[in-house]
Amino acid sequence: MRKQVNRSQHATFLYLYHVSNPNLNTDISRLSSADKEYENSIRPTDIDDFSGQPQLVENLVIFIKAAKMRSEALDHILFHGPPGLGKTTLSRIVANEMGVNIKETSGPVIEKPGDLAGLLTSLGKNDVLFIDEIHRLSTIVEEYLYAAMEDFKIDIMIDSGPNARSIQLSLEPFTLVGATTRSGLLTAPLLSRFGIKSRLEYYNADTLKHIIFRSAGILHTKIGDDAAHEIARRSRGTPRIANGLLRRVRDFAQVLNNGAIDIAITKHALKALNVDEHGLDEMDNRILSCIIDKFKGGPVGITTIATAVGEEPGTIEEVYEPFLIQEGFLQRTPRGRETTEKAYIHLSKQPPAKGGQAVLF
Ligand SMILES: Nc1ncnc2c1ncn2[C@@H]1O[C@H](COP(=O)(O)OP(=O)(O)OP(=O)(O)O)[C@@H](O)[C@H]1O
Ligand SMILES: [Mg+2]
Repeated sequence: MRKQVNRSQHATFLYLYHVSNPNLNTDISRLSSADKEYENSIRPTDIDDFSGQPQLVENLVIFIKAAKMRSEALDHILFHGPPGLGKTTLSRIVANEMGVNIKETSGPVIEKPGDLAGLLTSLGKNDVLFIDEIHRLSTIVEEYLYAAMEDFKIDIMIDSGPNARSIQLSLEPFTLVGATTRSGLLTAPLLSRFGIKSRLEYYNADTLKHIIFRSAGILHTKIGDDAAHEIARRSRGTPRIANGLLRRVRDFAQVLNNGAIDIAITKHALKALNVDEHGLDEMDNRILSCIIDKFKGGPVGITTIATAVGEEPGTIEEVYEPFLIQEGFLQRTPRGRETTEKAYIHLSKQPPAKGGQAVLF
């Protein structure tokens, strides 16, 4: 940014710089309550406002229309995919488009079958029960859910001691919407009870740009086309990160540029926030550096990588790896994971020559 800044602007800049977390991308996926409030304020509520995921949306529209025409509950749905891609958003949109109420809970919160029974019996006809992090349901609660999903019936225990007996209770037809970043952890019986299973994919830069423009409109902020593109391409294919970066760049623009988000202030802010050129987050870069530095670029098994970076193998496989593969930094081979030349260049490291010798630039 070539613009001159005065002393007080500089002080505010330093403040913004220090309160901003250097690992912004990683932190955006762990939300504070202020972040949640911000997310909710810009979260689309109608299917028409939801950008991207064309095939998934097209199918959902059909299923919703069909269920409404028959006045039936929509089939149970599982949304799975990496964090921040729109699973919660879509769950609420489904209830909204169906014109029914939604009750929201999450896997670890439902401790015992009684908690689940309480939720299920409070649902009205065709309502949605949204269970976030559904892979974290306890086995006993999960098994209890089967009959509810299949026959809209549950067994409840009444009385205790020698008089204890179980009675069967009929439920109103409902739709269970489950969301998970770790579909690999779901058991086969639970998976088979979802009639609709949809995987959310990373967004391309054009779609993210569209989302950024929409969010900027809600925030009454002006943003240039090239600025929106710059944020979009550095957002790891993720709307949550795009919206989070927009919010931080807006702070810089407000203090240093009279509120206008142009390309210069955007580049300046992203640099100050340590946002990676390709939008990779701290863990992405750690995985790549680890494979290059400790395993000569691979091939190396997922469990070995996971131990080396201190993360679960399943999380690496389902949350981090898909983006790195999609963007061409990593490849899967029958013998394990290998970094590509693009990864070496990105990390300013020397790629090995085809014969095993280092290439001289
Ligand atoms: N397709 C989209 N169009 C517009 N905004 C979106 C879209 N998808 C997600 N967002 C925005 O991104 C933010 C994160 O979305 P959401 O909370 O639905 O993600 P998630 O998949 O549920 O994440 P997590 O796995 O962490 O629960 C929300 O503020 C939402 O407004
Ligand atoms: Mg969510």
